[in-house]
Amino acid sequence: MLSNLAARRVRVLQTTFVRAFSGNAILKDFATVDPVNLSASSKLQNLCNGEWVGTKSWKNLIDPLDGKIIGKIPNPTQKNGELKPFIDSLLSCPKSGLHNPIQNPERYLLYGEVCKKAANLLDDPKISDFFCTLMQRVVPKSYAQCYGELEVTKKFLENFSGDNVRFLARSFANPGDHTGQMSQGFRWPYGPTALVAPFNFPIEIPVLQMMGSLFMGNKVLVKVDSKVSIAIEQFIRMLHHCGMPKTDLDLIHCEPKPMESILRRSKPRLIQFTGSSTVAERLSKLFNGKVKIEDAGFDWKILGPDVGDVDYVAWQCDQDAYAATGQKCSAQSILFVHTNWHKAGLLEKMEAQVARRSLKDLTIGPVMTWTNAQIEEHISKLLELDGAKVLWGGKKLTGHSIPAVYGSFEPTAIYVPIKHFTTKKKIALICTEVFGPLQVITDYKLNSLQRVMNTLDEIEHNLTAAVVSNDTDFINEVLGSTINGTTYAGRRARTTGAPQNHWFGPCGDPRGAGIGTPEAIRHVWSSHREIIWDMGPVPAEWESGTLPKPT
Ligand SMILES: NC(=O)c1ccc[n+]([C@@H]2O[C@H](COP(=O)([O-])OP(=O)(O)OC[C@H]3O[C@@H](n4cnc5c(N)ncnc54)[C@H](O)[C@@H]3O)[C@@H](O)[C@H]2O)c1
Repeated sequence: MLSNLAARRVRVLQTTFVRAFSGNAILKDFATVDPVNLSASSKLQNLCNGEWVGTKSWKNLIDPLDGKIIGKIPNPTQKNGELKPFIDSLLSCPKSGLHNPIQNPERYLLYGEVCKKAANLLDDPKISDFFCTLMQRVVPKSYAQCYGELEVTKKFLENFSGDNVRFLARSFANPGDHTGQMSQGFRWPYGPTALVAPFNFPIEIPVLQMMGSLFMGNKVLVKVDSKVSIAIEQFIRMLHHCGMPKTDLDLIHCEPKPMESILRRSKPRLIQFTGSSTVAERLSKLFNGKVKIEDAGFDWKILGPDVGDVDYVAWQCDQDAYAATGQKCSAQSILFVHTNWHKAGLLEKMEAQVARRSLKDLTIGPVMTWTNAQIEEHISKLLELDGAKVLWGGKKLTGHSIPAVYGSFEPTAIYVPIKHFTTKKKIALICTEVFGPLQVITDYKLNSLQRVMNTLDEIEHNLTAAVVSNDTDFINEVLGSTINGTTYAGRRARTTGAPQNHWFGPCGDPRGAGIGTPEAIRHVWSSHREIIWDMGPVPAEWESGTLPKPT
């Protein structure tokens, strides 16, 4: 029973936390919650214009493993006058930002220092343990997944230590038309900005995006899904400890509606949204396109005709489809298998990998935004297609206390014959993102590759993709006709992986955002400004007093 499992997990965490908390003075300086002993008395706070504040009413923070209350989340409302301070705070930021290449450039260096100190703190195993444990309490994924998320965040902070924040705002110059003239291109801040982030990466997504905003000179209002925003609150407290000015960033724990209301009234000059496509489209319309989007992914992997490293490929397929219970925007949603892989037993090897997943170590866990009924309904629709079948999984998890508002489902694969990848209607059904442990598998021969390519062209959301092949002709054929923003190619190709060292984001949408790299930060959080220096002298002819004719 998971109640036993949960108890065992808490015991393990307790040992960890006692070790971390008692031995670490820095943690005592900024942390306001104990990840192991979270309870109804663990109160979160909002940060508005430098002040940590509560609200009149509160919402419960629920343990996704057993439904118990593990915290109280602020619930700011317009009725109680709790939204206006956030609106005023954003409005107080000039559109020229808190710093830019001409004004307050010292702040680029300040952020380099903050990053250095924060990265050093995360190097302390007790502090990283604190954050991993906290994340795991609210998004129950394996410790390795939480650790990986924090490592990416740490490396990102290392990357922007020292002068690298300054280098983000590097400008260029072109010679002008005459002496004294020169044009210089700058990366300029937007001023007041907002960031809306989902539940699945409670630290990595908000930290990489909000720091990007701050680096470029913006003020930012941060809202993370309140199911998990306890983690970013503690991280922001750590950043204050590292010298981040308290008024640069506001944090609001709230429901979507009050956030939308704040955005409508404060009109930030840029919103960066990461989450579902439905909400992305809504915000995009409401704010006239001033939204940079990281939205849903129906991420595909295609195994080419050249078979090899079968164990590795099977392992990677399993990781891509089911790590973090399939709740990565980059999760493998569909796998196109060249029939050559059948002889090598690829599917059997994948099934054997799945059998190693367990609630005990959270290599499978709660599905936070899909219920079992919704998953079952989608599976039934797929199974209505002639020849479709369950390859593995397909059932609810048993023996646990995960509340029914969340899904709890076995890692599942549904086989759908390639003959169905024909009409738009069928492709729309087969290519629907299920944000949970479910993938579609199909197989093809080279003579049906065009059907595969047509399907890929139909997919609306072009986030990640993988072409598993070392055959350059095959790779070029697939890459040349597709557009996914983050695409891996080669025998070791994967769909998941959003590290700090490469671009991660969709392609083919002018509103598309990226995360983490210098290019992503510049692209999302700054805009181009060109200053044309024209200092004279005026030409000698002007001294004769004859004005040229107007034109
Ligand atoms: N492309 C990426 O980098 C990326 C990363 C993670 C998740 N995702 C996508 O996110 C989705 C899963 O997350 P979800 O279903 O919880 O997303 P969601 O869109 O429901 O919520 C995301 C965030 O938006 C907030 N929100 C919702 N409506 C809002 C509104 N009207 N105004 C202001 N804020 C609002 C939520 O409270 C939450 O903080 C999946 O589709 C996944 O693919 C994409």
